[in-house]
Amino acid sequence: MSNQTDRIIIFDTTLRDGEQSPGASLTVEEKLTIARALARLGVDIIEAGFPYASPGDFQAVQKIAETVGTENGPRICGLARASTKDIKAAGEALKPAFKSRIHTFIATSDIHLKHKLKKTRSEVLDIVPEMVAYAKTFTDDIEFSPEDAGRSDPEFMYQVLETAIAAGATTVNIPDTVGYTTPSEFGAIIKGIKDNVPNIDQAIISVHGHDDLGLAVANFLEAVKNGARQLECTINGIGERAGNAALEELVMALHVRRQYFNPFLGRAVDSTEPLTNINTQEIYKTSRLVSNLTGMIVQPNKAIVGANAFAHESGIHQDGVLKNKLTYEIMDAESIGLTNNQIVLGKLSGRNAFRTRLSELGFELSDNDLNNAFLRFKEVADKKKEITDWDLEAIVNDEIQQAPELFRLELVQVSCGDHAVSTATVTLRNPEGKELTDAAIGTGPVDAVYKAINRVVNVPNELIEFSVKSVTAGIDAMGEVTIRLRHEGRTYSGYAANTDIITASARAYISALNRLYGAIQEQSKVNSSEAVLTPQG
Ligand SMILES: CC(=O)SCCNC(=O)CCNC(=O)[C@H](O)C(C)(C)COP(=O)(O)OP(=O)(O)OC[C@H]1O[C@@H](n2cnc3c(N)ncnc32)[C@H](O)[C@@H]1OP(=O)(O)O
Ligand SMILES: CC(C)C(=O)C(=O)O
Ligand SMILES: [Mg+2]
Repeated sequence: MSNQTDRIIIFDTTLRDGEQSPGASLTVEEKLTIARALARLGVDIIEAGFPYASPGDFQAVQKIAETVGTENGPRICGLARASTKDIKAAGEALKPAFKSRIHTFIATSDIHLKHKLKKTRSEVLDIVPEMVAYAKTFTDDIEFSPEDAGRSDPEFMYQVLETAIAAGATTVNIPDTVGYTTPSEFGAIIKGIKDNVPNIDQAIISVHGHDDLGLAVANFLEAVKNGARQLECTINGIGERAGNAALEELVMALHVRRQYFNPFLGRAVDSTEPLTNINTQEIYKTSRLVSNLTGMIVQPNKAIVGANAFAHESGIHQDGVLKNKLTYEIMDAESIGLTNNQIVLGKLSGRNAFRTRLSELGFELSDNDLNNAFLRFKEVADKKKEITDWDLEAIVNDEIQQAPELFRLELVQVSCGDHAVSTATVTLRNPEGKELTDAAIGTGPVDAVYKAINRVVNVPNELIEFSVKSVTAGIDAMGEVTIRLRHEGRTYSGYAANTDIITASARAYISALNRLYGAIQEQSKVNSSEAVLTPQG
């Protein structure tokens, strides 16, 4: 195999490294929804999880392998340490996939060897071929990563890579695990590998990097210039600590600047061939989906997918854009799937028009979800004159995100004002189907609602983030609420959208509490001990 592919391979790790973002934990169903969106986006490989890490991760990888890893779908990958039990779990979880990959890794930097693995270089050199060969008994497609490559002694890393390739690794991935290198250094590392690993032509060179110094995307682009042909990235750049290289930034840089990058791929400068298999028009909605499901809000000034990425505020810019968009725009908003926020549907629209518009927006809902979303749409349409694509997206994201529904909001009522004590009454249906009502006072209406809900649910938690955002402009705009809770060091997110922000706040809180409550139940099943919490009633 040559390490020159004619396109850059996009390896998406939103569901593995992305999920390592504090608080971004996803249910199996949510992972499946994201995996389907990634397949529509056209990623070549989905790293679906770390099957040995937990039964939930195993199940998610298995489900994605079965339902998304079909003949025409992407390759599905599972991560494993260089250990037989991890590799076996990955091999088993990936079995249903038409095309699978095991990604095994072990650190090569002296810092990691000495302080974390407590192993010598020669021990690592023995483990690598043994584990790659073992992984090969499950699938032909093996990726090997020398973790913390960015701080590893190059000579030792070359030896490790040569050994991995000789044992059957088909991709060697070079991680800048702690986001330490600069673009020219990272480019030189890739060049060094090409020049010094004798059998490197038998493997694809891949890169993986973190954004601790905000350099991950720049590092990857330099790596492409020096021979890297696979990029490991995540939607919205989510991931461990400061996150991973952002898929949308890499893809659009390669797309917009393809004439600059073409020669590095051995093409004519003026070739118009795309550099990746990504359907760029799916970028925006995939970004929104991942943000909503993980609770990781995209900053407004974020490149490509931020709310301001295509907005022009100042007069001179607006004047220029009105005269010719080329003055201040290097890409079309449409190229990432941002429609013109046109009015699409109203309260007299039927199910067929609703389904058709959702499918144009890229949503594939089950009949049940579609029916529920349609009812919500009608409710919103009664209150709001204009239903835009953004409203539809918020309604659908709200609908598909309420699972698992353990507690359900039946009623929320508040009384507040500048001369009143904020008071809230809530009625919830508990997991056993019983209706429970309670009331509380608070510093404001949302605080009162949350206190009343806490009195019913009775799960200790700390609210660490609460954000309200309007979906569109206008007094009748839908409000989106994203919240995060902390319980015993873990974070749980919740999202909801409604024309009434108090209702949205209550639903978002319950959605996060349901995640937290579900996790506690899972844990108590694992410990096979008595339920640790007793909800009221
Ligand atoms: C750079 C990255 O992103 S790596 C991927 C990170 N992802 C995760 O960690 C997923 C979530 N992790 C987990 O659920 C757990 O850590 C597990 C299930 C993987 C392991 O749990 P435990 O067995 O309890 O081990 P623990 O997490 O405490 O420590 C990790 C162990 O793996 C060892 N280890 C770390 N990396 C590797 C590797 N690549 N190959 C082999 N062993 C490794 C460590 O040295 C340590 O071993 P020790 O216990 O003998 O000191
Ligand atoms: C598992 C490896 C590739 C990783 O995530 C890292 O080094 O950052
Ligand atoms: Mg990583």
